[in-house]
Order: sequence, then C-alpha cells, then structure tokens
Amino acid sequence: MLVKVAAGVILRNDSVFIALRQSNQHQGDLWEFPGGKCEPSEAVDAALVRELKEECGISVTEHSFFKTISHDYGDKQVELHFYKVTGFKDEPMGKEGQEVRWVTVSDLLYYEFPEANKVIVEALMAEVT
Ligand SMILES: Nc1nc2c([nH]c(=O)n2[C@@H]2O[C@H](COP(=O)(O)OP(=O)(O)OP(=O)(O)O)[C@@H](O)[C@H]2O)c(=O)[nH]1
Ligand SMILES: [Mg+2]
Repeated sequence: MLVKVAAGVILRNDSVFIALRQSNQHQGDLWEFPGGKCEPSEAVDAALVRELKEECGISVTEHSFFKTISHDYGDKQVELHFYKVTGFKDEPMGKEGQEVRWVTVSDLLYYEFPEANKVIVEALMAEVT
C-alpha cells in the first residue's frame, strides 16, 4: 500500500509547530509535522492546505515545497511531501484533540519523530546552525 501524504513545517520566527500523533494512529505517540493523505486526484499542495485547516485550523497563505521523502515502514509505504509554511491566518491548534507545541528548531532534537522524518529534522536543524 503506497500512501501519498502532504505535511507542513509551520514556521514562525525560530520556532516550528509540531503535533503528537494519537496512540491509535500509524506511528502513534510520535511527533509529526501536521498533514495527511492526499485524496485521489487531489493536488499535493491542495491536500496540504486542506489538512492544515482540518487538523490545525489555519488558512495557509504562503508555502514552499521543501522535500519529498519515500519510506517503507513494512506495513505501509509512504511518499511524504513536506512543505514549509511561512504564512497563515489564525493561530494553529490541535483541532482533533492532539497535543501540539511550538518548539525552536534546535530543540527538535529532543522530540521523537517517525523514521521517515529524520532527514527532514536534520535538514531543518542544519539550516539554523
Ligand atoms: N502527517 C504526517 N504523517 C507522517 C509524518 N511522518 C510520517 O511518517 N507520516 C506517516 O504518513 C502517513 C500520513 O498519515 P496521517 O495519519 O496524517 O493521514 P490523515 O491525516 O489523512 O489521517 P487518517 O488516516 O487518520 O485519516 C501515516 O502513515 C504517518 O505515519 C509526518 O511528519 N506528518
Ligand atoms: Mg494527519
């Protein structure tokens, strides 16, 4: 099963907005960049805008493509399309009851992410050091 996903690295000043995946979700209890699966024939950036509205309550006004990561979890193959989100309306929150947090990019080191995210976290941290 190959799943195409759009995820947003929501940035403000030195910080990034992260969310804790619920225990019952795939890769549960790990931190993530909010986002979700693209619907059939939906453009990836349209999925990004839709998911960030649904999960975080923001309206994205400025985004740029960052990186695509393909990863095989064994039970699931994912193609993750990460975007930097640098402009948005309203304050992001956990609309689905998920725990959320603004953390400085250099503090990402202290959070546990799914395996596929390692490259993204390293790339973000490299930009600030
Ligand atoms: N949103 C998001 N998903 C990620 C990240 N890293 C990562 O491996 N994934 C994987 O990508 C897939 C995306 O799914 P999702 O669970 O967010 O999808 P969704 O919002 O449409 O949720 P749903 O299946 O509950 O409707 C999951 O298998 C998840 O484990 C990440 O940083 N953000
Ligand atoms: Mg999601």
